[in-house]
Amino acid sequence: MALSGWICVVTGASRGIGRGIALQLSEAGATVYITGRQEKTLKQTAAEVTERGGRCLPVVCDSSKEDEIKELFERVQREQKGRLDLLVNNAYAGVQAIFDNMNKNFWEVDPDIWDTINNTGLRGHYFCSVYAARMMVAQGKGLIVFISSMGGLRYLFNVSYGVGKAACDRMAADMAIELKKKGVVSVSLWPGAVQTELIDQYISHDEAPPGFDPKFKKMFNKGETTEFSGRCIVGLAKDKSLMSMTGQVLMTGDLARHYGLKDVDGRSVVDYTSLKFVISQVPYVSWLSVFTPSFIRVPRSMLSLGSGKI
Ligand SMILES: NC(=O)c1ccc[n+]([C@@H]2O[C@H](COP(=O)([O-])OP(=O)(O)OC[C@H]3O[C@@H](n4cnc5c(N)ncnc54)[C@H](O)[C@@H]3O)[C@@H](O)[C@H]2O)c1
Repeated sequence: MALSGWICVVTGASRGIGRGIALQLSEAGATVYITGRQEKTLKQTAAEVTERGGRCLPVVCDSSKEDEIKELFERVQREQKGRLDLLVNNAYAGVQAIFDNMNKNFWEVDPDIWDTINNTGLRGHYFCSVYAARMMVAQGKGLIVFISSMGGLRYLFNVSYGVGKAACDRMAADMAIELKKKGVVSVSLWPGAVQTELIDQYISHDEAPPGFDPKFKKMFNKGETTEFSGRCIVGLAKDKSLMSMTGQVLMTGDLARHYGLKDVDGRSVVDYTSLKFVISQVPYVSWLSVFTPSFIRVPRSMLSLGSGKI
């Protein structure tokens, strides 16, 4: 019960990674406010938490509506007497649109895909962070986690997706500069490929749906469970040297190694920075990965260079 007494907010927790995070935080003893647009599905997550002996408060809150976000944090302020230890910015409305428009150029897609992807998954995170930071700064401590992805580093799926993820990483970094002096930590977390309910619908097809690259299918088949990011966040929350990580992008694979974590089904998660993995992705030389030891990793500085931004 490492997080006993902790008050947390996880946005977008009726399914997917948000649901998994809520399950892990509550299993660690935290009281978790979970948000989403539909009461019915939120209550399903809450029932699962209760079944496992945890405490979870479902709140209908659409992350694209600023008045609903404000009300959420007013409620936490009122009910918890100003205490808030952790915010996980996870809500995301873009997965379906991403898969429906796979392999299309940005000019071939209705431009409002930008809003579908980034109103909830970027703008909403900013609004939540403002209200959460007000409570955390007042208490002189707290942790804000942005669920982002390696699509923030270089092109993946589409333009709106990548720009949104790069902006999440930058938001965590820039907020960290202002929050550090107030004792509050802000980080970006990159899960690996995760077998969510939505993605399962795609990879369970015998034949990949139109535009769905079979290499993604392979990657998701070996993916993390929806609860693994939650395990990593519990590890972070307990870490006495957490402040030294503020502003950084953290990968679940790195945290698994650092905290000695396995996934909830007992598997080791894929380490996307291991040379073995990198070589396995390169056409014609992928066979060499069999002979590459898994402990050799690509240095972080090389990952930044790989972004091709400068
Ligand atoms: N699935 C993966 O493999 C993977 C890998 C790396 C990063 N991520 C990131 O993790 C995050 C969550 O992705 P996911 O795969 O779990 O997505 P998902 O679609 O399965 O779940 C998204 C959650 O957000 C909620 N939501 C959607 N619109 C909302 C709104 N307007 N207000 C409040 N809640 C809303 C949904 O109800 C759901 O609970 C995203 O930022 C995604 O990019 C996913």
